[in-house]
Amino acid sequence: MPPSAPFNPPAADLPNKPFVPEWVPPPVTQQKENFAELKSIDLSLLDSEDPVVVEELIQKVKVAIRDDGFLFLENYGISLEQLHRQFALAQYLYHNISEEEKERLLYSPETGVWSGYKHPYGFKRHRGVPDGIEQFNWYKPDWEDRNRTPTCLQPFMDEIEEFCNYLTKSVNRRLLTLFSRVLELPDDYLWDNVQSHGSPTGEGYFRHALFRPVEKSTQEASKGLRMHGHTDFGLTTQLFSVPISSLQIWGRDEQWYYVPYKPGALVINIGDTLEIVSGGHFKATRHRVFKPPVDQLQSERLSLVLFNSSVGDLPMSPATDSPLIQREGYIEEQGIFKEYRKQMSSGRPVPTNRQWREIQISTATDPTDTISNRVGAHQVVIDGQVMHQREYLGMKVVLPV
Ligand SMILES: O=C(O)CCC(=O)C(=O)O
Ligand SMILES: [Fe+2]
Repeated sequence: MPPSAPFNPPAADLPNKPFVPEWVPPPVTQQKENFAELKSIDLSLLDSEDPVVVEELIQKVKVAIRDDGFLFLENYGISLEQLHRQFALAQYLYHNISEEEKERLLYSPETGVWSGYKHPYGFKRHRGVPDGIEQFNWYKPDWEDRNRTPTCLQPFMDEIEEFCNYLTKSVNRRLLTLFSRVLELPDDYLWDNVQSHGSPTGEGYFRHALFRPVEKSTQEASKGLRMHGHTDFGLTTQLFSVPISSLQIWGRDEQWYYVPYKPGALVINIGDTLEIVSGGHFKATRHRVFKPPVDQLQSERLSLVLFNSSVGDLPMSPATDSPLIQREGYIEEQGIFKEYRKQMSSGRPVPTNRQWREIQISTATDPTDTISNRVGAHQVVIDGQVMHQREYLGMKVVLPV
């Protein structure tokens, strides 16, 4: 395989582009917290001429997705400086978007997509309890029609679009090559058959998120949660490691761990679709967003995320051609794959990838929702532990709070 070309973005200093102040990473926490020890994958090794190096890489990926369902990716082709420019653009958005545009571009999650602007008052179109989270999400129609993106970002959409193209068409494609090889399938199996195409983010979406500090009343109502424990519903999620510690993952020892800051690294989440495609060999990453350590409580947290979605019309199903699955069978000890199997054996229809993502977006609840977040409503006690339990299209999703 030829070495992959590094990211080569459009120029930032064109005459039509206003000055964008630099993004300065805030200081990391000095608190002693539980941090996850995650395996880091050097993606450039995939281009190695030495088959032994490549084989070791595949084995490392195999272990990481089995043990943590989560990995750091380094040397994937985007420099720290190029990445900081993208954070600067996100920062610029939240400093310059007007109130009129927040209203005009307001999202409608009840339609099953997050497209547009999310106000900092919960995950519904109408304003609820303040949650301090603002987002802007680009889906296919938002890439195609500049009127659907904030005016202040329009001069920079060439850079943002190329960044997303690189993340999906280069980084995610190489990542899916690694995953295809773990499944012992042809290199482009997941890219050709499962990944959606047709815009910089396919049927998925790119997000600029800003988490602002919250009032005491919000923190009390949500018990410090900023986003519920969840798994992403798609194929893979590409997040960037950020200095404000808030993202947590659920360890095999059933405890939450903060994801440490590794400058420039990409954090990869495995989504529900990929758990099902892999017959349960890959575990969807259980994660949440929690309040940061005390010395970062008053800091703003920017997060850039690209959600890769699978082809919407396909029913969720395992890649039965995989020699790994044929040899070792399914792994259904827990999680969405187990639910999928139950759904199949009961004869009920399994959701398509699109139905699966849209039902979760349209019915999302807030961590501040003290009516839903109670045992007897959306919570259950299992083996003495409070879990969040929802049912979507007949499939039960049980996750740590
Ligand atoms: O901002 C983050 O670090 C994670 C956000 C997240 O998990 C999500 O939006 O699905
Ligand atoms: Fe997530």
